[in-house]
Amino acid sequence: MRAPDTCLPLRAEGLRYAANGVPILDGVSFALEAGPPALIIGPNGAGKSVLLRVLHGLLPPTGGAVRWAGEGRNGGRPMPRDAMVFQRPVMLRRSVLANAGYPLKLAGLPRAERRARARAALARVGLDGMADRPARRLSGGEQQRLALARASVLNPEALFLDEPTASLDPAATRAVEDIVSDIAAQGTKVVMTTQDLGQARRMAGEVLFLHRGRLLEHAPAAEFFAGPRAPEAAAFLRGELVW
Ligand SMILES: Nc1ncnc2c1ncn2[C@@H]1O[C@H](COP(=O)(O)OP(=O)(O)OP(=O)(O)O)[C@@H](O)[C@H]1O
Repeated sequence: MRAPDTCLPLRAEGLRYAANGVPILDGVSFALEAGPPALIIGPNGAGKSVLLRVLHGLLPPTGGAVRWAGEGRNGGRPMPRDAMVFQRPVMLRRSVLANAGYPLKLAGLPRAERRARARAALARVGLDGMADRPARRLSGGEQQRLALARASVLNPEALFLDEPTASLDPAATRAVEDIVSDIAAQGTKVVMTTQDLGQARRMAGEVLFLHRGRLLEHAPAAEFFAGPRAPEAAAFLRGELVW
């Protein structure tokens, strides 16, 4: 269960991002409440990755704002707030266990507690038997599971996932989907991009459809897939919209 001082809803207020004068996000506004995963879909180049990076704070918006509920309370934000996992996970040149426990080290937790929590996180993603292996030797699917263990080890309020299964085979993809669903069921708000519409149907509680840097639709998943309102979204679902 979440503490009552949750950081959600997360609000995007008129977000703009431009690179060299070219608009990539063009006035994106929404609010994300606690609940099942939010899937961000749309054609290549729509701005999905840039949106996640702006939400996570990796890119400063050139206009608008990202607002978390309760910001400023008690002189700061509740911790931990959010974490992000990328399409290609970045592994530290250390053991699997050390990678899983790294955020706990940064947070200053004592060593014994770090080990126990990191081991529990590895067990949740089925990597407890590989704790002592060098992380960089793991397969792509195993590395992505480790990245999810590391990103969720501090039980963040929100977890941003940028096409986390893009380079994985079907079995590894399903394993990652199960882990992500489990993380969501524990109360973390998952916000995820994908090019895989089957995956979006399997996982989404709500859908955000992005097209040329604009949010054309934000709807409950069942409603969206039954019949999106935006013509561009309907064309995208039919496989007709490439840009
Ligand atoms: N730092 C940057 N500087 C300039 N252009 C950028 C930068 N980052 C992204 N872009 C451009 O912004 C557009 C949106 O990119 P983004 O990666 O967010 O798209 P996407 O929706 O995630 O696409 P895909 O589905 O192909 O991953 C693209 O045209 C990309 O080339």
